[in-house]
Amino acid sequence: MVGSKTPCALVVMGVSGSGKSTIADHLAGRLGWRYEDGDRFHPPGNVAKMSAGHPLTDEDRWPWLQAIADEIDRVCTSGAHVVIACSALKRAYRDVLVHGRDDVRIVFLDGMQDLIAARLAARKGHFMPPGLLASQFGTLERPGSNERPIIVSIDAPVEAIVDDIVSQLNLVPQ
Ligand SMILES: Nc1ncnc2c1ncn2[C@@H]1O[C@H](COP(=O)(O)OP(=O)(O)OP(=O)(O)O)[C@@H](O)[C@H]1O
Ligand SMILES: O=C(O)[C@H](O)[C@@H](O)[C@H](O)[C@H](O)CO
Repeated sequence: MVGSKTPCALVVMGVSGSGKSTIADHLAGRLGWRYEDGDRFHPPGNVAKMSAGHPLTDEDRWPWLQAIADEIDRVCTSGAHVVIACSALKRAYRDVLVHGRDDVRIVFLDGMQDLIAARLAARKGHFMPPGLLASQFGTLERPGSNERPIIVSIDAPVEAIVDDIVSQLNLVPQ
C-alpha cells in the first residue's frame, strides 16, 4: 500500500487522564520529532481555575488554542515536526488547531471513563483534579470521520498504543 504524506504536526487529544502527555512524548521519541505539552500554552488564569476545581469555558480556551495553532504554524513553516498533547475536546477547538491544514492530523485517545478515573486517582503531582473528569466527558465531541482522525484504544500498554498510531499513520519512508 502507498504510504501517507508525512504530517508536520500530530495533535494527541482526549480527556484529562486519557494519556495525552504520556503517549505524545513516547510517540515523538519513536518518530524522532519534538514533543510539546499543550498545557504550556495556557494563560496562568486557566491553570489556576482548573486547579481550583472549575472547568474552563470556551472563552477561557480560545486564546490557549490560538497560541497552540500559532506554534503549529511556526513548526510547520520551519520544516520541523511536532507531536502536541492537547485535549481539543470539541470540533470547534480542533478546527482552530487544524485550520484547514492537511499536514496536521488528529490522534484521539479513546477510553472508558472508569479506566481513566482509575489512572487519574493513581496519578501524583498534577494540577488537574480528578473531579473534573465528568465535565471533560460532558464536553467531549468525538472526532468525526471527516476529520480523518487516528483513533486508538488506551486500554493497552503505552508502547502498544504508539505501535497502533504509527501503523495507522502509514508514513512514507523518508
Ligand atoms: N497506556 C497506559 N497504561 C497505563 N497507564 C497509563 C497509560 N497511559 C497513561 N498512563 C498513566 O495515566 C495517567 C494519565 O496519563 P497522562 O498524564 O499522560 O494523561 P493526560 O491526558 O496528559 O492528562 P492531563 O490532560 O490531565 O494532563 C498517568 O499517571 C500515566 O502514567
Ligand atoms: O480543555 C481543558 O479542559 C483543559 O485543557 C484540560 O484538558 C487540561 O489542559 C488538561 O487536561 C490538564 O492537563
